[in-house]
Amino acid sequence: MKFTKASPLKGEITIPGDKSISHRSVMFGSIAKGTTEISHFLSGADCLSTISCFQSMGVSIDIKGDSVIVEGKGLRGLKKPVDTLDCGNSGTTTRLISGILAAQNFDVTLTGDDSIQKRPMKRIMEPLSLMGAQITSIKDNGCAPLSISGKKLHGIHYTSQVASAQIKSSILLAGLYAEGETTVTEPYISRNHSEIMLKYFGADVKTEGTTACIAPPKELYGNKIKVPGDISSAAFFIAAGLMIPGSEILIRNTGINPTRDGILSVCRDMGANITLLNENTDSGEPTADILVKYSSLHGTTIEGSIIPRLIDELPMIAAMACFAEGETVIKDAAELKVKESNRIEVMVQNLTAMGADVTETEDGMIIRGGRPLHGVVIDSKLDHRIAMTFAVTGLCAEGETEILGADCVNISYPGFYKDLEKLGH
Ligand SMILES: O=C(O)C1=C[C@@H](OP(=O)(O)O)[C@@H](O)[C@H](O)C1
Ligand SMILES: C=C(OP(=O)(O)O)C(=O)O
Repeated sequence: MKFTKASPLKGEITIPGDKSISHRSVMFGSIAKGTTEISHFLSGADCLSTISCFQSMGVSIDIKGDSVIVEGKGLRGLKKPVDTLDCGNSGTTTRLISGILAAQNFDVTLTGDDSIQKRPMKRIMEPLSLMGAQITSIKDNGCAPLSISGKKLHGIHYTSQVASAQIKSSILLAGLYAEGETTVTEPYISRNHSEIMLKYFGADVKTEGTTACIAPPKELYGNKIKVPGDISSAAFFIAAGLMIPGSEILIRNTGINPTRDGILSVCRDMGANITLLNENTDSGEPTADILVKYSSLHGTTIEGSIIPRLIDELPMIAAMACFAEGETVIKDAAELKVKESNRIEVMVQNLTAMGADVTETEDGMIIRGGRPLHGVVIDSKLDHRIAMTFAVTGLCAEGETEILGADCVNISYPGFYKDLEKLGH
């Protein structure tokens, strides 16, 4: 896929459903009693991996376009799958499902693609084991494939070293089945979609500061879920609108949960003209239309508690910082190294190849903006966020930018290139 300098992007766009909320709607719907009707579901490859895992455990899940109907089996109704569960490219599927599987009355093996088999799983194996789970890394390298034998669990109070919604959710899901209360404290608050949806499905979840606590319910009860647009996908259009002179884009019905809206704060800190319209709430999740107008940007520092609120947007923010005046510093973002690719290394290498002034640091990068960028061939490393980041960056660079492995956008945003084209590129 090739990109050249774009004329202004103008118009309206509706972003596909939030990936985190789509995963959870299927998982929680599967272990709830009754029917869960999901609208604006994200039919990206990651969420389809979650669907296929639960279908393999006997759950009837019907997909019609972006509407999904899950016939829940109740907390104790999953069946032992015949084969190994395949989590594909999805860290969220692997880590969250492990919390549920740890408490079932069967054994199971789960794995995923080459990237998933390199991502750290000790971070969930350790707390789940403390709860009484039997979970091992088959190659003894702390990664998938994982073997899980369902056990009787007991609640713990776990203090996580990392602010990660996947760790927190995995433990809270195991906590649904554990004897006594389960509490997770993290250094900074991470996305709280599990807490919101579990409560919406009838669970007793309490949160205070960076601590979430769950007491085991008798059952969860299925409900209607309207999935908001994914702010992590909207990020590419927010950035494109700010970076391409003359652009004006209205991004409809996007999730703006305060644990996810770090990109809006950072853009505003950089001088962006962004307005929120039609603020609303869908299934307990705040939403808004986001109006973005081209703006002249300046550098900023991104560190500490805001990092988990924009973790998946950092590649796009780093590229955007190349078009801002002055220095942008990204710190406390070592988690980027253990995503689908090492996103610090990949961003620094590719931005440097395009002519940017970027320095890699241990837990982030320093970007000195203002240099013109030129197109190069970008290896996406099959990382969807990297492919989309450089598609947008290519629209602002001199010459041609070619993305290798461009189809990997299907993981989180199957219609991405078409949507970009619709706005005038
Ligand atoms: O819980 C979730 O849905 C997610 C949490 C984040 O991962 P970590 O919890 O590993 O930070 C994020 O990067 C991922 O895209 C989705
Ligand atoms: C890191 C991501 O997802 P996951 O951890 O679910 O693979 C992502 O979507 O950027």
